[in-house]
Amino acid sequence: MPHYDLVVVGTGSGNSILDDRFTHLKTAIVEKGAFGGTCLNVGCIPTKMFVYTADVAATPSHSSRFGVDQELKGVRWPDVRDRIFDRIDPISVGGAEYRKSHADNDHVDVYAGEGRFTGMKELRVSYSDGRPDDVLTADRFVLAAGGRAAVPDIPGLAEVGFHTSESIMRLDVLPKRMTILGGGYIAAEFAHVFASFDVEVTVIVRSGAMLRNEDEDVSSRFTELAAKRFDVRLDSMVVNARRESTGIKLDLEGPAGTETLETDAILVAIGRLPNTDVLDVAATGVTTMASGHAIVDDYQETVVPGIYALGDISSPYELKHVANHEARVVQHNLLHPDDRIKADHRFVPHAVFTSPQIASVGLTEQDARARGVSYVVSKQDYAGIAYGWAMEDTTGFAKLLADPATGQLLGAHIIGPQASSVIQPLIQAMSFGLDARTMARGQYWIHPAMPELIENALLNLPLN
Ligand SMILES: Cc1cc2nc3c(=O)[nH]c(=O)nc-3n(C[C@H](O)[C@H](O)[C@H](O)COP(=O)(O)OP(=O)(O)OC[C@H]3O[C@@H](n4cnc5c(N)ncnc54)[C@H](O)[C@@H]3O)c2cc1C
Ligand SMILES: NC(=O)c1ccc[n+]([C@@H]2O[C@H](COP(=O)([O-])OP(=O)(O)OC[C@H]3O[C@@H](n4cnc5c(N)ncnc54)[C@H](O)[C@@H]3O)[C@@H](O)[C@H]2O)c1
Repeated sequence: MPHYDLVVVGTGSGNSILDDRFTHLKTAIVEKGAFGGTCLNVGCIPTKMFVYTADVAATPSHSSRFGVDQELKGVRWPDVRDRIFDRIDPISVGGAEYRKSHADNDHVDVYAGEGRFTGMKELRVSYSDGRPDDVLTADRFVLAAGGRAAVPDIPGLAEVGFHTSESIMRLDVLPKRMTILGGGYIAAEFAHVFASFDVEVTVIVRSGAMLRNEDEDVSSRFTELAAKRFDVRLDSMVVNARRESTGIKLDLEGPAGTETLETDAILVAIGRLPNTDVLDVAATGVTTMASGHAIVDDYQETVVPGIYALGDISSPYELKHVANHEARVVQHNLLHPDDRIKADHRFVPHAVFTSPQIASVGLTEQDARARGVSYVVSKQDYAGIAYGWAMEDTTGFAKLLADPATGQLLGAHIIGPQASSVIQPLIQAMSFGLDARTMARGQYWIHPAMPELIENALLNLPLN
């Protein structure tokens, strides 16, 4: 039974830990799937490459308001798909090769199999090709095994077949009609992608709004805009699926009672489950929350000394920049056990790369109300700034919440063009404690650039 100083399970953000400061440690890395994890292979990176392509494809649909008449002649799906994966797949293969064969990694053994704990700090690795299992023990473990798509228990769904974000980007042909179950990030991003490629998209949302975790004004604006592009069914659940000669029939229970929809492909996007169960972390004493996420302390250490966890397996945020931040914390704490650092989750931003883009950091207005936090609020429309005129934007806005006593920003929410970039100075201000007035008037804002949206939103805050 090989014994290691360190075993890392998962090659997403976990893989980034092993740099040249770890050569003194006999290390193993265990990966059951494609090297590089979710973000590189089936997550952030390919989806954003599809979203950018979708933005290009959607341009003719709104160019005429600039006096420019364009027509979308067609989308060559195999070329769209292959441009993206011909770029990404070699990165994953190269990453695996580097760990397996490069002299930098002489101290690292790669186990290309599925790990499962069988006892305290004992991990069994099994292989799909029937090779005998390996059993590894180690002084320290890093659990970086991420999560997987949740699948609802709908009668007939498995029989008719469905996609998750793992498979939908590698379709052989574009379907004519696609039904997406869920109204969150993945639904919002893929609905934009496939609708831009001329697929008829239906979105089935269990609650009364899409992206309902966003600030209420952003969620309702997005839901209103989404309903103009997709067939959005709110307060609805699919209760049965079956295949017939003309397509897949889905029985839907919603405000109009029970009705039947027909579709050609289903994308399930109802959230993700952390892989603590598959990894059986309980067998090594690691505890989990009700959501299944591994419980860690401020140092990213689980209740078992020497077992750290990071990213989607332990973080309810389930975002790549959070997984990367936590990987840097774990890396430091493994190297400096007597001088450990804490993870910083104070101001975790996110963006939804749909159309229009959405970005957010800090408290939503409904959060602030529910927590009894005192706040003032301001809004600035894109339509009220010069660059918004240039873009003919009529629906986007920035919304800010601030502490009336100190002027410190409590939350920022943007829906509109380039929201994911426009929000960055607000994240910086919140992270470094810059108050709204100083931020607005203590620097130049390039005229007439998009960040004037932020300058005006800051100035609109009713602060003394
Ligand atoms: C469609 C999609 C789009 C996304 N877009 C964004 C985005 O735009 N921005 C953003 O910030 N985040 C995005 N995310 C979230 C982001 O991808 C994740 O938060 C991030 O990849 C998590 O990294 P991780 O290292 O924790 O896990 P992962 O990257 O999932 O890595 C875990 C690895 O562990 C392996 N593994 C699992 N179980 C075992 C086992 N038992 N044994 C061995 N190996 C195992 C898996 O195969 C995987 O390679 C997206 C996610 C999805 C699904
Ligand atoms: N741009 C990004 O950063 C990005 C993009 C994609 C995914 N992600 C990450 O991946 C995670 C997963 O994305 P997602 O869209 O699957 O999850 P999500 O949590 O964003 O949305 C899930 C949706 O499914 C609904 N739902 C939950 N259970 C359901 C059920 N049983 N039946 C019907 N509907 C149900 C929820 O109400 C919600 O609308 C996200 O939470 C996010 O952290 C991030």
